[in-house]
Amino acid sequence: MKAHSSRVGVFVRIRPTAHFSQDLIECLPDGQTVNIHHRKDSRKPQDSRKSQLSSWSFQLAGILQDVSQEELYARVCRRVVLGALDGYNGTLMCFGQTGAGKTYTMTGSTESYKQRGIIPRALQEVFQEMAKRTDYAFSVHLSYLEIYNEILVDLLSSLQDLPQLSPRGMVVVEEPGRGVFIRGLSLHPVHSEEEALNLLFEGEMNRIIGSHALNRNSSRSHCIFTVHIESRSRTLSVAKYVTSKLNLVDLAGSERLGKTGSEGQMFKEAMYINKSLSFLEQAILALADRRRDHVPFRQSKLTHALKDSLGGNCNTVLVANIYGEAAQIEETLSTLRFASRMMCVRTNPAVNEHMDPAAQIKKLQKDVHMLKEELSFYNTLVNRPRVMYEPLSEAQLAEIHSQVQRYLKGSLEEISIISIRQVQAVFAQFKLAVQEQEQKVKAQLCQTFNLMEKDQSAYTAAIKEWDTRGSTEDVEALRPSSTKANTKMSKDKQSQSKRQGEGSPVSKKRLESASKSKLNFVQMPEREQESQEPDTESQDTQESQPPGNEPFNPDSTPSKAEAFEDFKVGRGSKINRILKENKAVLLERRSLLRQLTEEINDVKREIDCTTATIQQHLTRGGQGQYLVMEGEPVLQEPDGTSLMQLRELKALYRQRYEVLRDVKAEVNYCQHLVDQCRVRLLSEFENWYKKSFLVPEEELDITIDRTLEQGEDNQRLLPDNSSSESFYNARYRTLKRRTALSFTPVQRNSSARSGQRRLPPILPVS
Ligand SMILES: Nc1ncnc2c1ncn2[C@@H]1O[C@H](COP(=O)(O)OP(=O)(O)OP(=O)(O)O)[C@@H](O)[C@H]1O
Repeated sequence: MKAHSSRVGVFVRIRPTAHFSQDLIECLPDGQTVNIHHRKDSRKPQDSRKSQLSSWSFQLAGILQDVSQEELYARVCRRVVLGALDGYNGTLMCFGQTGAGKTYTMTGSTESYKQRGIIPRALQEVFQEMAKRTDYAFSVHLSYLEIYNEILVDLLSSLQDLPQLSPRGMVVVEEPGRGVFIRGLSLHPVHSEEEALNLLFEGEMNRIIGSHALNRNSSRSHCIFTVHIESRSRTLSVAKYVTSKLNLVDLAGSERLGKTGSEGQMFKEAMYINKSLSFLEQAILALADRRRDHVPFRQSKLTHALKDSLGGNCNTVLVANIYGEAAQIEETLSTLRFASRMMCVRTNPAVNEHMDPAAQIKKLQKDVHMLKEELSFYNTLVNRPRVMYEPLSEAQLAEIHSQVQRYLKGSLEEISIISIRQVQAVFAQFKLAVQEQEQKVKAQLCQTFNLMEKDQSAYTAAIKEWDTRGSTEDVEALRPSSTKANTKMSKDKQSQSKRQGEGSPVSKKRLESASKSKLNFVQMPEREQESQEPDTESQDTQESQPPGNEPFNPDSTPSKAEAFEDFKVGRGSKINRILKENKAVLLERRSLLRQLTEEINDVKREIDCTTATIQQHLTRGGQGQYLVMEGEPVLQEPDGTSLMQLRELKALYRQRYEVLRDVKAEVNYCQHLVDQCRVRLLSEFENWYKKSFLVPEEELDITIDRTLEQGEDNQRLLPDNSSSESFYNARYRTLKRRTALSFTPVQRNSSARSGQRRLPPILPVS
């Protein structure tokens, strides 16, 4: 319940006297202010210089002068007592000088009903009010604690049948949810005002007897009479209930040691009282100061026992009892100072609400039962009698399992759903089935690929491919070409021709897919064009190649040359075919280039010849002269025929030269494509070989060189050193750059590597 902030209610009660000092104690008509006028050294009136009059004004909740016990209860206590019945903790406390009327106020006369004090009136009120509140069941327990010289005394222990605890056996403790309480202090259930009063008086009696027996003054102790109330609603079937504690505290007298002149036992008592009241005051000061986090409650038994009764969630009221006589003015002043400090303490009263777990369970069970009945009624109305709401039995779960299995196999068309529980169980069965299937496939894959823990990537790739295919039956088809290649290669040693014709199953697949795909004649296919980026290329390669890996075994590993041959007809057939096609085009272009070059050179020779003839004719200067050329007399025409011929020849030369230049550019480009295809073929072969046979690096270098030596057309594509990887990288980068430069002529000595005929040099035109 929401707490609301309030102040501690502080009232001053002036003990009736025939010698009330009106000069010193001035009660203002507002009923809340009392002014004290005090001559500091009033005991020495002869010293007029020292006897200065000082005044203090105290603003309190109420000044109670000449008020009856009844009025005091009504004005001060009723609200707190009724609050306790609503679940608020309450504390009513009397503080003041010895004999100022604390016990009179708190307990009153035990002989006169009219003079009875707060406690009997509170008990009466509690039981009367309980009788009125018929909707609630109350239970009331009482305890009566005395604190004497820091010793806890149970004033009602005599009523217990249990073995009496020693005073030192009681201890102030705090527990979460229960707050502060005295462990060992007896709690007595009471069902009527009378029973309660019996206990009060019993306690009073014990207090007096105890003080006699122990030779101590009964007024030299603090007493805390506590009414414990618990209230539960009779009408509302809720598990909530409220509890409260009503503490009625009669504090020991608060006079100064020096004033009483006490000695011995009395001195000791006074010392304890002063100490505990001083700690009480410190606690009050700390409570009043909102900036302070720590309140020193544990300094004394009194403050510790009153920890949750002074501030906190409690309705707290203090009655400060004072004398009205001038002789007690200093003690009165001291009491009022304490009272005004107490006025500063703020509290946040809140109902102590609890949940009864047993009642809560009962309530929930009842709710469930009712809801089931409601559902059953509803199902009857909508003609659904088979619905069940209980947890599924073993037999029912087995039936669901069977249904799901039949559904997955296809022998059951649908699973009829009749309850949420059943839906959950069906889903659980599906989940189980998927997990089982996964395990099965995993085991199958492990068996197929001989996977080891360290080779997670191969497994992931296998799973990926399996997912793509979506069927466990395809697992066999996923067998790596390496595995099959191994098998096949061993077979190939017996049947070479068969290998050439058929290839491995995977190779066949690849060939089929390659034949289906659109091939560009001279240009690299789109993928190859893009494959200038090595990553794209390798990704593509990985996607299309089988994922299986086998641990490297030199004995079972085919030679690089064998593997390369197999690769060209299988896995690398596509790129190999493109390479071949590009090479054919290159040869054709080279041939054309050669032809053109020869043509041009012929034209050049003709030009030279014609030029020479014209020059001779011009030198002799005659007309119709004959020149002997190649043994034949040739008439030299003096007209412009030779000049015309020369002009035509030169034009032809230029025209053929233009064509030749274009063809040469084409040859260069074709050469570039052929190189690219070669690098690609070898690069893919290396990847495939590495993945298929897990060849160690050093082994790979040797095998690569060997393979390349035995490569296609016995061409030496790579230099004879072992740094093939570096070479491939450099070559690849160069190709990229060359592609970017497009038709730019490249100076290369291709004949040294390709074995092609050297192109004839083109003769310059003068
Ligand atoms: N308001 C009052 N009306 C009538 N009598 C009173 C009143 N206040 C106190 N008395 C009387 O004064 C006497 C001392 O009062 P009381 O014992 O209550 O003082 P006290 O403060 O409890 O002292 P102590 O600290 O010694 O217990 C008692 O005889 C009591 O009847």
